[in-house]
Amino acid sequence: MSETVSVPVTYRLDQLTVRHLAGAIALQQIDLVVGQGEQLAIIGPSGAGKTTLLATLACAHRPDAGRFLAFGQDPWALPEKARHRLRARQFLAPQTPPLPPRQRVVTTVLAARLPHWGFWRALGSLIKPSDPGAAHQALSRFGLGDKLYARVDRLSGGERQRCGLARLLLSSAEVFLVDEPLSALDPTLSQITLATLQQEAAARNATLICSLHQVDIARANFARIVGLRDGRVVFDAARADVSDAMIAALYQNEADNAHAPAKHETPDRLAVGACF
Ligand SMILES: Nc1ncnc2c1ncn2[C@@H]1O[C@H](COP(=O)(O)OP(=O)(O)OP(=O)(O)O)[C@@H](O)[C@H]1O
Repeated sequence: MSETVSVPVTYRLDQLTVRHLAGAIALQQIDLVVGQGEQLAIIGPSGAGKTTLLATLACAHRPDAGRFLAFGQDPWALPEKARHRLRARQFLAPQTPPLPPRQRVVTTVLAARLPHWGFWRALGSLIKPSDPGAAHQALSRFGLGDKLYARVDRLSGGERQRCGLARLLLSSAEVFLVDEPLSALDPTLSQITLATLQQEAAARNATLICSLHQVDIARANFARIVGLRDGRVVFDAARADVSDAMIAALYQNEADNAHAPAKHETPDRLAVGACF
C-alpha cells in the first residue's frame, strides 16, 4: 500500500516474527501495510507461511517479535474481550472449514449470524432456521443454492469449502482472510468463487487477503501480489511489476522438493478453523 494514500490502515506489520509451538520460525521480519478495502493475493510455495500469516492477521496466532497492529491497535496488548471484538471484525476462512458434519447446510451457514443474535434466537435457529432465505441467497452466489437442506457430511470437499465461504457473506466482517479458496474447485467454479469474494469485498469496502496456489489466477485478478518464501516476503508488488522471473525465483527448487514429505503435515497443525 502506498503511504501517500490516506485510506485507513487495516494491518501494519513491522519486522514481525512468528514461531510455532514447536519453536520453528514460520514468519520472519515481515513488513506489510494493508489499507482498508485493498485486495491482495499471497502466493508462495508450500510451507512458505501463507496460512500462518493469515492466522496471525486474524489475531489467532500471537507474534513473537516485531510490531503488529490491526485496525490501529495491538491486539495482544488488549484485554481478551477487546481482542475478541477485534477478531469479530475479521472473517478467517480456512482451506478446510471445520463445519459440524451432521448439521444441515442452512444451519451451518446461518451460524455466521450467531454473534449478532441473542441466546434464544440462536437456540431457536438450531431447531428452525431463522432466515433460510438469506442462507439460500449466500449459497446461490457460490452455485450451491440446491444444497440448502443437505447435510454437511454429504457435501463434496469443494462444496464444503464454498459452504464455508457462504458464511462469510452472512458475516459482518470488514476483512476477509481466505486461505486457498480454490484448492478443491474446477476452473469454472474457481472463477465464480473468486469473483463472488472480490465483488462482496468491493461492495462493503472490506479488505480481502487471499492465499492462492494458482499463480496465473492471482496475477489475473489481484492488483497487488505478495510473494512469500521460507517465511519471508520476497516481493510485495503491483501486478504489473511482477515478472515471470520473479515468479520462477519464488518457486525455484519446488520441483526438487515435490516428493519430500511436507514438514507441517502433522496432527497438531495449527487449529485456525474458526470463523470469527
Ligand atoms: N502447528 C504447527 N507446528 C509447527 N510448525 C508448523 C505448524 N503449522 C505450520 N508449521 C510450519 O510453519 C511453516 C509455514 O507453514 P504454513 O502452513 O503457514 O505454510 P503455507 O504457505 O500455508 O503452506 P501450504 O501452501 O502448504 O498450505 C512451515 O514450515 C510449516 O512446517
